[in-house]
Amino acid sequence: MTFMEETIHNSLAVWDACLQTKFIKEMLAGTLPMEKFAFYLIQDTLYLNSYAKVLGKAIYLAENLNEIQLYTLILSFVTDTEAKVRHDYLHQLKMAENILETAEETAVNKQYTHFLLELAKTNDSAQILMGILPCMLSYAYIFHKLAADTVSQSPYSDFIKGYAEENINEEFKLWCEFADAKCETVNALKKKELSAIFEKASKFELAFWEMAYKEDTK
Ligand SMILES: Cc1ncc(CO)c(N)n1
Repeated sequence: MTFMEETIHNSLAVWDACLQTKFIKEMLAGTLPMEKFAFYLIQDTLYLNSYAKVLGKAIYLAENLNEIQLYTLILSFVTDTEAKVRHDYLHQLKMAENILETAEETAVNKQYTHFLLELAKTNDSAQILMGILPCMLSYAYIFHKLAADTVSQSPYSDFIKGYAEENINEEFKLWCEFADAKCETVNALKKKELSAIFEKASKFELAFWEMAYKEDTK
């Protein structure tokens, strides 16, 4: 197994647990209460703010334009697609325009963003990459599975389909190859450390779905 195959293998149980959360199950069935979805959209927009900044540090540390282009692809997806989708939903739900300015991160959200922002203080691009990847790879994994089962009359079907692009498998592969190239040459101890960062971020993903359902601010 390559480094990334092994790393993903170690987090797969956590990603599968995300699929079993009430939030995701009810989102798929279309029965998720709209207030919970709005709560998620607000928290996630706050999260994406920090995530984008961490991508900024990854770009700063990039070794060449090819790497910069890869990170820019995620960054523009975050700012132009994800943030816009969230903003449009909140507008449709008639949430006040200033809700995002006044909302605060929940404790779980803060722990996750703090973890990422602290990682971004290092100058170790492999560590930062391992913190960044579970966000996008777990969403690709989860939403690809959901898209196959979503019912078109669900109010969440467009949201789900937005994450399940046709070329998702190729992008997934591309990122794994990139991460393998970056991490394959380091020693076993360092690999363990990098894998642990990936697993920790995956666990934060699970905690985020659970927090969103409970609307848990603590
Ligand atoms: C918490 C979280 N993880 C991953 C993604 C995917 O970008 C997201 N929007 N939010």
